Amino acid sequence: MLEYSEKLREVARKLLGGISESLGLEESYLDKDLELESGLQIFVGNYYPPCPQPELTMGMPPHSDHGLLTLLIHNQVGGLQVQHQGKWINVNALPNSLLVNTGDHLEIFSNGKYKSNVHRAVVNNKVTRISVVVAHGPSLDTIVRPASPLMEKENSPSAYYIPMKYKDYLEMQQSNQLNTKSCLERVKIPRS
Ligand SMILES: O=C(O)CCC(=O)C(=O)O
Ligand SMILES: [Fe+2]
Repeated sequence: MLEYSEKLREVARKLLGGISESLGLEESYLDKDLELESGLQIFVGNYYPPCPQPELTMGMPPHSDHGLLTLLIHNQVGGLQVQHQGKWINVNALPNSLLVNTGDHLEIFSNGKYKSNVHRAVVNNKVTRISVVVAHGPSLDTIVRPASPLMEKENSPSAYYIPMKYKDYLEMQQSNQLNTKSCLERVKIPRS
């Protein structure tokens, strides 16, 4: 478990280095700014038993994840769906692969360039589905805000998200029902 979490943290930090570069920043900028060395990892195990009437229920309602990147593995039973252009797309993971979801704090940090993706889990009437989900965020006391060099670069000083401590965002999310991007909406500043 410890080894798995350490390896996953390495993968997440590597991917976030590439994302940092894709935003025109130094590879290490995001890592340093959001203190990923002591970043929070949250493990969630989801167990979805077969359901006699799967069309009447939902394994997990539509939501976006908190944090930067969520890495997910499952037992090769379909069920995860991602919202794309208003439609639900089945995610059929290849064996031995990690699924990566972008989280709300990546959207905030990138000032909206990366969007956190909305996803849900549906159930079926035949087999049990299991997923193991590890969310990767900054350290708990980090205040997440749009990266300042991004705004300077674009000559547009508008930040579209209110700065907030990661810990406070987590508390807000945990005290509400999962509902698409309703938490992120609360820290969004409308574009004029
Ligand atoms: O079980 C899944 O595939 C999705 C789970 C999920 O989205 C979550 O735990 O945040
Ligand atoms: Fe999720």
